[in-house]
Amino acid sequence: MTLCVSEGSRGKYLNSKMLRAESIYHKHLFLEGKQLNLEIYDPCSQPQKAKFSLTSELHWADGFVIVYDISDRSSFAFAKALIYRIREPQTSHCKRAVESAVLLVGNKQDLCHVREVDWTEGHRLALENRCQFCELSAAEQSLEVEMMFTRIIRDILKNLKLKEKRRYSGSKSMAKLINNVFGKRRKSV
Ligand SMILES: Nc1nc2c(ncn2[C@@H]2O[C@H](COP(=O)(O)OP(=O)(O)OP(=O)(O)O)[C@@H](O)[C@H]2O)c(=O)[nH]1
Repeated sequence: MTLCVSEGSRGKYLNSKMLRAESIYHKHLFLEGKQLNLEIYDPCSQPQKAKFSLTSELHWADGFVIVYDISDRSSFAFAKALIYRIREPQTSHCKRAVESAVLLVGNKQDLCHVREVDWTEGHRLALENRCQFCELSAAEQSLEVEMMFTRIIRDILKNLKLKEKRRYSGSKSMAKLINNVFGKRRKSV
């Protein structure tokens, strides 16, 4: 299962995902004193074609939760391919000022007696691709699932703050540049 989490209330992004808008789950919540409007989309619940392409989500989602089954190696391979897709230079660095938050989750920890993917493999994949990582059992640890969502939302908020800061310092240096050029010219007149 792959999940895209986006901080909502930004209508302009809605057009690009209109086709799938009816399958987006909306959730309002209060975190760190802020009212958040989340838009959550699960491509794996979609027909085959949408399930395997993350094309539009790569542009609108602020964060991704990628879940694999620790008792199924093929699901880990799929998770790996998705992470590589998200971290591809043309989709991550060029179009975004700040990298998307990605949380890799090894699910079905209760099935560790039939484990096919080691904790270290998941951890290494996450580390090498600048993702957060955890293992849990959705069937037995509802609190951990909740904490997992809180974790990715916190990361998204941190990234949004960073983006805002960069935008602010960018416009400040632009103002300085304009001032330098036109300010000096005015003095010499
Ligand atoms: N033992 C165990 N089974 C689980 C766990 N989480 C989900 N399952 C089972 O795994 C199966 C698939 O669960 P879904 O909730 O459909 O997962 P999904 O990720 O939406 O499935 P796909 O997107 O279709 O791959 C169901 O039979 C669940 O009961 C878990 O933590 N432990």
